[in-house]
Amino acid sequence: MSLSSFSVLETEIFPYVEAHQSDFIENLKEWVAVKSDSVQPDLRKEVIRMMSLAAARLAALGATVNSVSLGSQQLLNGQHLPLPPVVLGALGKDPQNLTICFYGHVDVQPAKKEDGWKTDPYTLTEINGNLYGRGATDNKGPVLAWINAVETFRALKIAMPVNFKFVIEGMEEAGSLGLEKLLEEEKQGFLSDVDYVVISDNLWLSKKKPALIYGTRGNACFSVEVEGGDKDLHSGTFGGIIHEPLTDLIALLGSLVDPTGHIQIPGIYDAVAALTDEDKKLYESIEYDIEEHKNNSGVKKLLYSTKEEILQHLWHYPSLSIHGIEGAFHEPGIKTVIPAKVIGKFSIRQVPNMDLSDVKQQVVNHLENVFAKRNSPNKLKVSMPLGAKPWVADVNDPLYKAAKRAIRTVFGEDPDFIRDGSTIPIARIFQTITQKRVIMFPIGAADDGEHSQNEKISRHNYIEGTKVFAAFFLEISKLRGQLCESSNPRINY
Ligand SMILES: C[C@H](N)C(=O)N[C@@H](Cc1c[nH]cn1)C(=O)O
Ligand SMILES: [Zn+2]
Ligand SMILES: [Zn+2]
Repeated sequence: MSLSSFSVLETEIFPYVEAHQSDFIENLKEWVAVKSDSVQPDLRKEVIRMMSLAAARLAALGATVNSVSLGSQQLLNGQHLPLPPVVLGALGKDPQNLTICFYGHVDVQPAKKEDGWKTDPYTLTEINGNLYGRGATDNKGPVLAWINAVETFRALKIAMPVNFKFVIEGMEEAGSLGLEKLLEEEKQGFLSDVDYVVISDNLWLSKKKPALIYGTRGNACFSVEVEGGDKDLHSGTFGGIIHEPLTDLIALLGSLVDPTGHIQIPGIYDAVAALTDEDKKLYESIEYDIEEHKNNSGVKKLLYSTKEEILQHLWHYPSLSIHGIEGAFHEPGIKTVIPAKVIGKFSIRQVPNMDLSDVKQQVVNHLENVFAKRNSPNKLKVSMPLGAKPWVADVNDPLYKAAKRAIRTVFGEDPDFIRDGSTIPIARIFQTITQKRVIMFPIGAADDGEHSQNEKISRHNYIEGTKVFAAFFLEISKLRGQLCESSNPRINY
């Protein structure tokens, strides 16, 4: 960091951020209060309201804002639901500056107090330096940290070191429906002058040590429907004389993974790239505390016992998770019914070289084979409502080096360079459409509990995260002149 950017940070920017902590936390409180759950159809209005708040916040920064309608989505039951608009914002047009496009999402995973939250999930609550609330870390906190950093430059009347573009969506947790098409349409328009894309999502690998993410897995999400008759039945009257749909479904779901976590679908590992010596070295060099990770998960035992095996199975290999069954009785108490139709949901995280259409075929073949052996007269339907490819970036790019310097300035240490087992469907799509570098710059810590009960971001990470983004803007401004066509990314897996 040059002396002048260091001094503006130390003398003006960091003190401003420190002094405005309470305002920044109030902003997060206002956003967390919106139940912008994109998964449950009856909360779609709240997601749409959240998009208006995000648009208003960008407008207050002085950005030109356009809320682009994406039409509607059709649910499996045929119902049509409006999609929330995507908010496109632009701030600054200085031809001397580089233009960074920041992507974030303001939708959240479902949350109910009864799921085991200690506090109301939609009331941001500070306990011992942690800010608890749904979306605090995934992804409202990081989106606001970026906005706070821009606001700091504005408030201090410091010339913006870069031009900003914003792409804020409300359907990430449901697979970023409609966004790819919009980005494709905006390639020659809104996105045409973008130099870099920054995503701040996911978490560090540790509670204390910052990280930069250069790859995520993709995801193939499946629905398996088993349908018997046209109505639910009394299990005393019909139990024992019919093929029950839920019994079929459980057998199908039970055939997917063995107790060691190995996926049982023939061919599923065929395309997975072999582990290189470079990969192995990388895994060895990463600081990773297995006990800490195990404690964060709340489970007693992991499937693997070494750091290398764990990281390989999170980043390098596919995994299969079963998420739920629609139509099955799940409430407390006893209901002696045989459900007529049940739908199982599972997903397979995708790694480089896997092909989504091959995966779909392998899954369909496997489930049809298992089902055929049951001689059931029920109807089986398998579909893949979402397929997202994995993303990998080049850590040697100057963009990663700039982020590393910003982290050193704020946190006083170098980041881990890590991959992440989860999926941001749009990361790879941004890279493919814009042909520009994409970086994932998380500010949440490993114990933030994304998607879990008691999700939080610490006050420290939220505020230092705001500072690190401000430092990053200044670092990016120094990359002017380092961009050339030949350094464009290529994706060939
Ligand atoms: C990483 C991000 N916060 C996230 O949680 N993304 C979801 C996206 C997804 C994938 N399949 C369906 N939705 C995730 O990784 O589960
Ligand atoms: Zn997220
Ligand atoms: Zn998420």
